[in-house]
Amino acid sequence: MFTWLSRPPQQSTLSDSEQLLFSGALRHDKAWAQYENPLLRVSFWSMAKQFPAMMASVARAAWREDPRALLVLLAAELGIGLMRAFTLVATNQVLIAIFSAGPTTDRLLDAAPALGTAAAVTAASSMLSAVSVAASGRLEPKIERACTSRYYRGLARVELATLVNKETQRALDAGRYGIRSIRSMLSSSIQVINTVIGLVAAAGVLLLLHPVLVLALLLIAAPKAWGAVAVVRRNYASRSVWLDHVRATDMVTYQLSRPDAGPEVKAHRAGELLTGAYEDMAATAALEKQRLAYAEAGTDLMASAMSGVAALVSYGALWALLWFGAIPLAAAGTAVVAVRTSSQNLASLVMSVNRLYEESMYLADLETAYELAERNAIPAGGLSLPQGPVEVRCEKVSFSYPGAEQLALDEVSLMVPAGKVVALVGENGSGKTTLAKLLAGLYLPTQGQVFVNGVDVREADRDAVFDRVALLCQDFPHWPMTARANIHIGRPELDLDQERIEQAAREADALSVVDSLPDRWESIIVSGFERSTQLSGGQWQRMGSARARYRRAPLLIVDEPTSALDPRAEIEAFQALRSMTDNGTTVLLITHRLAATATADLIYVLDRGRVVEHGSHAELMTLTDGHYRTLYEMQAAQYARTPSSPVLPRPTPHS
Ligand SMILES: Nc1ncnc2c1ncn2[C@@H]1O[C@H](COP(=O)(O)OP(=O)(O)OP(=O)(O)O)[C@@H](O)[C@H]1O
Repeated sequence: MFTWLSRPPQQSTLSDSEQLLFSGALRHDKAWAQYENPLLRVSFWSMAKQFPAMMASVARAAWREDPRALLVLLAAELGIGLMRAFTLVATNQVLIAIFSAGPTTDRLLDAAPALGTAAAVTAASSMLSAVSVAASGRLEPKIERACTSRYYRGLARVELATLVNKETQRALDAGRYGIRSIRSMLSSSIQVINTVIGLVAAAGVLLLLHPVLVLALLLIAAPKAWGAVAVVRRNYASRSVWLDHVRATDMVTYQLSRPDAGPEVKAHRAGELLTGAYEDMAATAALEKQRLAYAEAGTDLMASAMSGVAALVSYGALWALLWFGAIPLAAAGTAVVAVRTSSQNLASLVMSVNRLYEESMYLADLETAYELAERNAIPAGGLSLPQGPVEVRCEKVSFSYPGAEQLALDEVSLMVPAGKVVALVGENGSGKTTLAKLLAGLYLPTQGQVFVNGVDVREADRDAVFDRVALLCQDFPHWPMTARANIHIGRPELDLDQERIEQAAREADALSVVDSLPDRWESIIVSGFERSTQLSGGQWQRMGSARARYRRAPLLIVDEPTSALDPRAEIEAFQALRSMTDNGTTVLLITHRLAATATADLIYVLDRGRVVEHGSHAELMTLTDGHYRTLYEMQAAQYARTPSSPVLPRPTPHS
């Protein structure tokens, strides 16, 4: 019977557009997606069993942050529950006085003390509520702040290899949703405690009046509880079905307002496909929503009917108790009041437990993220590094990315002498960026050793290694901050130093970029904000270069630093890099512009993760059929080519 009420939600029908654009439903590849509809997979009882553990985890966090506020909060809630019991007892006393024999005025006078008690109890309850609100208001932000900052500090310290590992990255990312849950966990927990105490108080008073009255309470409450669970589950089902469509329509319509999609939206008429897809998906989603709404209405009706029948049975039992004189009329009146308030309490209890359960899953993710971040944190402390210019050496270094089958670096040995320009050259995917990150101490080798000033990076104080490195990565961050902050973030531990910022900008040829901005140093250089403006690719590259220079580190690692620069700026940038060695800076340069590597002191050529050649430009050019020479000549030939020249062959791969 009623199997249609408990069957799982139907999969939504895919619109033709979703099939065409996404080859199915557009589901997120995100850790939180698995929690979209937790209530669909769990029963009310399995949730109830986990309830103590959930409460304990919130209580632990609260105890850590402010034990006093927690104790005040619990005491206030307990007091509120007791006041509920007193209210029922006072109500009973009032009813006894009113239903007793005698003149009305005498009965009212008899009821007066109990009425006074009820009023005093209500006043006390209001005061305790205020105390509870104040204590939780004090506790909530403290818990949230402490848990959130622990999470972000953990992320900031975690090894880069953990971040690039898809699995651990997902787990760390999932923690983000946990920090949002902390606040609601606390308020839901308080609500649960509050209603449980209220229910226990009501049941206790009813038990004193007559044990059968407790049974009546349970009878009415049970279908209400079932109804509330069923409705909540239905709502989740509706939301989860709706989510796929919302996501798909959002994705499609978002493109219409994006400037970079604009040219194709207009010229290729992609806009027509997108708006048509929206209409198609919206129609399917509306049908699905309607179907679920009907189902929800059915559930509601069934819950109300069952509750009505239960109420009839309970009130019948009450009537029988009165008929046979088992309870006085006043007790029956108190029972009716208790049952009505308790069933309302119960409905809110179910809602709070549901919410608590969902939030606790997110909180469990946060615990996992903490644990993961702490286990994979970059160790603090270690061997200190000798001061002065930096020399980096690696011996038989192999490295593979987490989960990758192939080695990104295979037994690489090289030397980056202090105060020299060393270039890493090779085709796409040959391992240059990976090698640079190992030399900077960002990744630890899977095998082999990296030495910075003679100290093995594994044993070195990694903070000291990072302190000596300035990076300009290929995909360096475009911080959504002011132009000033975008440079200052290169050495954030220093007090903001405008002179040093301007000097770095001058050296990187970025001063003219800042001068052209409407709010100069105060301009936010990512669009979409007040005072914001969009920089061109080349302008960004100069800002990134200024940031790296502002760091004033003895080892500068630059990965394709000129890919977006115009020819004049590019030549100047390479000359500036060269001149940095004058003050002892070691420069590690990764570039495909081989004209620039010609002036490097030393060139390492990588091919499929191995060093296949090394030497100066002149030495490498003497190698007939050498890898470097082939690449260099191919590039040089580009400029000598006339339209009728044949396409150049690819270089022969080296093993
Ligand atoms: N985060 C990562 N996870 C897994 N594999 C990666 C990751 N980053 C790079 N790789 C792989 O490691 C290999 C070397 O990549 P790397 O970026 O070091 O090459 P590169 O020589 O710098 O290439 P390019 O000239 O295109 O910048 C490639 O096969 C690449 O697919």
